[in-house]
Formats: sequence, structure tokens, C-alpha cells
Amino acid sequence: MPTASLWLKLKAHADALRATPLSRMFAADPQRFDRFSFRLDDLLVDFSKSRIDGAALALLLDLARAAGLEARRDAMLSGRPINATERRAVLHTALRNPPDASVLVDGADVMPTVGAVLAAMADFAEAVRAGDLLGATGQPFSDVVNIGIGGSDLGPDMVTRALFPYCDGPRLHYVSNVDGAHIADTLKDLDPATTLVVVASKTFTTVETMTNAATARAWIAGALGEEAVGAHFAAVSTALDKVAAFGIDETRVFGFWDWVGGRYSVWSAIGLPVMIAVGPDAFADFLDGAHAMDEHFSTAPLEANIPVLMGLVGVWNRDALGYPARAVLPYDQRLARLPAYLQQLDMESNGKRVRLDGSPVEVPTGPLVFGEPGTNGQHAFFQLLHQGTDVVPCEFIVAAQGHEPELAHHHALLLANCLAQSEALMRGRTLEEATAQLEAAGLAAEEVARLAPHKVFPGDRPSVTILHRRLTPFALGRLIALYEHRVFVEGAIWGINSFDQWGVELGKELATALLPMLRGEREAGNKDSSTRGLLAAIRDA
Ligand SMILES: O=P(O)(O)OC[C@H]1O[C@](O)(CO)[C@@H](O)[C@@H]1O
Repeated sequence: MPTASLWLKLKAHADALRATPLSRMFAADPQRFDRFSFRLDDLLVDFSKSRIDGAALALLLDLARAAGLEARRDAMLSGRPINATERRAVLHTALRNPPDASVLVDGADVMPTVGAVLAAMADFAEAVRAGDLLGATGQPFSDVVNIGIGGSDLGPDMVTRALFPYCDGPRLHYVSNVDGAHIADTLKDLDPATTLVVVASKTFTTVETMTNAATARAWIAGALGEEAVGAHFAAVSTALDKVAAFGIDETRVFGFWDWVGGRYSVWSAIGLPVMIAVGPDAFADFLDGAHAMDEHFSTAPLEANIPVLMGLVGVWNRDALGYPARAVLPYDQRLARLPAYLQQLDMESNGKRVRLDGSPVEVPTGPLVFGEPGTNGQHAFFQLLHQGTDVVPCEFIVAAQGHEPELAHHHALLLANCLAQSEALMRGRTLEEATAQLEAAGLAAEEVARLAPHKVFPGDRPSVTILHRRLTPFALGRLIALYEHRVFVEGAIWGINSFDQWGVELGKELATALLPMLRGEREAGNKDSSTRGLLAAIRDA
């Protein structure tokens, strides 16, 4: 069936389904959880609280097939240049392949070089962790500062926090913002003699990273002398010539390749600080977890393929039901930066308005993504999720077991809250129930009538719950790969390029032009009155 008529059918089916509240779908089908939840080892993804039924899934699967999802997936995994605007392969999956795999890019197997960089990272990480690699004054490194931004920061920072129970190396710090406050606050309590700086930038041109790197360099040189700089710096980049020009010795430079997108790069040498923190073995488990999801994604039939189903439910929520946002709610404090990480992964990948051939997309694409860890979010923005005028599909992420057996009572509370939220969103509370509750509390009839409407929850609000046994390196790798492939599935159905990011360029160009105006070196005459007014106000402040 042609894609246009499938979209129409999907819309029509979604409109029909709206008439049936989720709670009635559960009442009508005792097997609903079993039918709409899927497992991969200890990972369980429960779609049963999404507004879907068998017919919706069948239509979505038709849509995926009509969009050529399987062929595009296979093209990505085999190294074809599916990032058409940049003429690049998209091969972050190769970074977590077993060593004996082979993936060809332009006829050359990339796996030997992937393995070589991984081995060099492991040697370096072990030397730092063991105290064999010393700073200029002969002391081991107690602290590592990673300087990078976007994909060169969000992934390693998020993963380091997530794997805190496995961190047994030097302390890790992440500096990303060009706001001098970030590097100033970070360096304030560090000792240059025991600090290693890793400059992470795919392009090695990003102004924030280059500015922070220069400041860190001056900090080391100022305290220990210019000749000490080499011993305190390492770099991760695809632009080895530019790293050399910065003055970092080639034995301390870890490369990766243009077929690794920034937001997909935590598996590459960009993960070096993670490896320094948790050690090469735990890092290997992290890669293995992602590979397990890659295997599932590439081999499971579409109707039982978890990332495919997650993508289809995402498209359904966005396009058939018209929800403009989604909330990511990890009930796991160590995943506090996961929403920020997923904002880049999802919104930089799928925030696109033209298809691969440059023609406008005809349906809404990537939704707004936001979130916070539970239970904190409950005491902040969940009010809107429960009673606001927009429906926001939620994604709950939680581990059945925590890492602190002595604090099991905390974990039980965390789990109870997580399950309670998806239940509350789904079932809501009717006016009759609210009224009965107020009456039972002994309120006067007038008070009951006054308060009851405020205590109504419309319910019928969809969510997905992702449950795993424990947040291990393996489980984390698998979880991130699940989200990567979900983004891929959605992008493939929308027919967009999920692997470029032209939308970040205009602001960068304008910032470059504005800098001399801010410094008073150039007139702002050609600017609009708002920009001119703001420039003047800054000068006068
Ligand atoms: O690693 P680099 O080249 O410094 O880029 C950092 C980030 O900047 C971006 O290009 C967007 O500005 C991201 O895609 C990327 O992750």
C-alpha cells in the first residue's frame, strides 16, 4: 500500500481508538500486558499503557515496511553511506562489534583499526589508573578533566555518572560550556600537578572546546611551566593534524572516524574518560550491552523487535495522535543526565523538516524531549503531565534492583513511585471518585463541590515502561543502543537524514560575526534593531 494512504489509515484508526480509554482497553483484555510487553533477557519494555491495539501495530508495521526500514537498517549496519548529505557511512555499531567481525567502508575493513584504538585506549587508561603514567612533577593523576561539548561531552558525562558504582579510577570532571564559570568552578579545587586534561572534539575546531582547552593549557603552564603541558594533556579527535597543531603528542591522541556521528560517539575514543573511570573491562561490558541490542535490532522480526516497536509507538504518538513532546523519566538518580543526552540524540537527529531528497516532510517529525529523574520530577513538572491540557507520552526507565542492598527500602519506594505514576497517568480519577473521596474525608457538601473538579485526573495518558534488572555497564550500553535505534527507526519512517545537523550552523556563523561587534571592533549597523539594542545595552552595562 502506498505510504500516503497508510498515513491516512493510521490517522483514522487513531481517531477511532481515542473513543476507548486505556483503562477500558485493560479491562477488556486481561492479556494486554502480555501482548504488548517485550523482553530481551532481563530487559522488559512494556508498551501496554500506550494507546495502541493490534490493528494499530499492524498498520505501523506496514508503514515501516513501506518506508524500507529493513533495507535502510541493513545499509547502515553494512557501512553504506546512508548519511547522504555528508556522504558518510553511519557505523557507530561497528565500535561495539566483536573483534572478529568485519565491516567494509569503501572496500576496507574498519574493524582492525577500531580494535587498535580500543587497545591503545585500554593501555593508556590502565596506565593512568595504575599511577604508571605520571604528571610533570612525577605524581600520579588524581583527577581527569574532559573538555568537550555536545556529543564529546554528554555521552561520557552521562555514562560516568550512571556507572558510579563501577568508578574506581581517578575522579572525572566534565567542562563543556564556553561560559568561563564552568572551567573556573571546575579547576578551582584541582591541583594542576595531579590533573590530566583530555580534549575531546571530533572536528577540533569547536569554539567552546578550543577556548576551554586554551584556558586549561594556560592553567597547567602557569602552574607547572610550559614544558609540563605535554605530560598533562591527551586528545580525542578525528582531526589528527589539528591536534598536532595544538601541541599534543601523537602518542596521547586517540582517533576515531567521520563515520561516527558526534552524538553516537560514546562508544569510540570519546569514551576514554569513561574507560579511565571504570577500567577497560567494564567499558567492554558497556560495548557488549550495546552489541546485544544491535544483534536484536538486526535479527529480530519487526513485530518483536524492541527498538522497532519503540520507534513505531513514537511515530504513532507524534503523527497519528499528534502529541508534540515526550518525557523521559529515569527512576534512577544515576541516570540524571540521560534526558540531556537523549535530547541531543533525538532532537539533533530527528529535528528535521526536509526529507533525504530535500523535499518537505509532510508529517510532524521529532518531538520535544525533556525529562528529569524520578521521583524529583514528580515534585516539579508532573502536575502538567497529569492535569495539563497537553498529553505528553512518558517513558519510565527503572531497575528492579539497586546497587545498595542496605538501602533496599529506598529502592522499594522508588519502584512503587515509578509504577504508581504510569498507573495514575493511565487510569486517572473521575469526578465521581474525587467527590466520593472528599465526602469520605468529611468535607461539607459545598467544599466537596468546590474542590472536586480540581482533584479530577483525566487519565488516559500513555506511557512506556523500560525495566531492567540492574544498571550495570552492560544494561546501560543496551539501553543507549535501544534509544539510538529508536531514533533511527523514526527517522527512516519520516524519510529524513538522522545523521546530519545543519540546523546548528547558522547560530555559530552569526556568533562569529557578532564577536567583533561585542568587542567594539566593528559597527553593528547592518543588524536588526533588537540585536543592535542588546549590543548597546551590553556595552553600557
Ligand atoms: O566534537 P566536536 O567536533 O567538538 O562537536 C561537538 C558537537 O557539536 C555539534 O557539531 C553541534 O554543534 C554536535 O553534533 C557535536 O556533538
